[in-house]
Amino acid sequence: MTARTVALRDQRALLDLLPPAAPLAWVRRGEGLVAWGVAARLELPAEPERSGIQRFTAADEWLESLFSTIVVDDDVGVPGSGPVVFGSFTFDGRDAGSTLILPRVVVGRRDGQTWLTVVGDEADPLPAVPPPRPVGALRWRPGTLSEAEWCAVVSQAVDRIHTTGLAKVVLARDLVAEADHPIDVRTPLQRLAADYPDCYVYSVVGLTGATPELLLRRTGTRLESLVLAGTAPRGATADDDAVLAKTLLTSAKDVEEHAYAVESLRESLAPFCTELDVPRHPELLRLANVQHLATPVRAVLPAKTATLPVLAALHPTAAVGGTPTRVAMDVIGELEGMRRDRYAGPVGWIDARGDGEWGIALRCAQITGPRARLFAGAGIVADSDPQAELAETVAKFRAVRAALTGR
Ligand SMILES: C=C(O[C@@H]1C=C(C(=O)O)C=C[C@H]1O)C(=O)O
Repeated sequence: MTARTVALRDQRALLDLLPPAAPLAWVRRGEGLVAWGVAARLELPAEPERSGIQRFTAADEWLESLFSTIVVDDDVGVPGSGPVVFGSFTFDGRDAGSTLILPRVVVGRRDGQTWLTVVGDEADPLPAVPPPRPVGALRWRPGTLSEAEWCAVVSQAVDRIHTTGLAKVVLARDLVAEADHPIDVRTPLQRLAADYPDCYVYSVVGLTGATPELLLRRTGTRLESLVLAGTAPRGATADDDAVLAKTLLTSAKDVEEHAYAVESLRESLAPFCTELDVPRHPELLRLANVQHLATPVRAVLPAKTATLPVLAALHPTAAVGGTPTRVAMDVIGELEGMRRDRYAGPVGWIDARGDGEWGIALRCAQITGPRARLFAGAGIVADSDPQAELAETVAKFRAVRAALTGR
């Protein structure tokens, strides 16, 4: 197999290049990667343990052997040029469906430079595409648990925190929308990119969203991560917004919730790194629907470190699992009552050098034909209030909800 990368003069927006069928995307502020077609694909089965890492190990072996068989001709030579694999992993080892795809065509943009990578022969790598089709009318159905049931589950989790060694657990819920015809994934993608410029807008095998949370970016030996946990609504006025921000930054509950996520990342990353820089205090990240406590982490890896084992070690951070991790995973399995599938798992891309970007699949929906299953969760700690956590999930649902309804 050959992969040829050439510079491209095309200045069109990356998302405008995507064909309607099975688009792949990872885009932020107009840069990133869009891709389509399948040159190779790996879908991983369920593994025996919730906290298992077999899917990451199997993916790593597959990637190594795949990239070693590709003859690369790359005129561009930046992260994301040459052959690239998109991936999305399940949150829970016991869920099947983690998938890796080597697309036939990739268009990338970085620092204003655009390129095209074609794997194998493609007569027309950049076909004219129809405009995204409107989603049309949607019928909304409650998810696995009703709002009242979910609040009861949050109360149970708070009890566990008071009576057992559990310190924090992230509980999620789902919501289902049904359209009259198959949903064109490009429609919510475009809308998410417009509404959430600070987020990574992604789609991999129908899992489509805009995540603010970067699990890891690898560029050579440098690693970056953005830990999020602790959430407040946006205010209706600038004054309101400033008060909510100040309350968030000084809230003992949110700062504690955030600290668990930072510590879990630090502990999992430290064994791999020669340098690790974790700021002592979180900063504020403002998005259209919510604001978060955020800690940007930087690290340096020894040159020969493979990327997927690092990803496997980082997942799940306490931003989406909890503390202690294994106890939290069991509580999630017991109380949530649903399968997360690929929600809250790593999603992103990797190239043949091991460079890549992986986010946590949040603020997303699994779009399959006419159906969209939306997910949102919230971190529960000792003084969580179920109604406030419910409101937080409603605010988080708003991103994909608005992207689907156009309102
Ligand atoms: C779990 C989600 O978000 C995570 C939980 C957060 C919190 O509890 O404050 C904040 C950001 C994310 O790490 C989600 O969006 O579904």
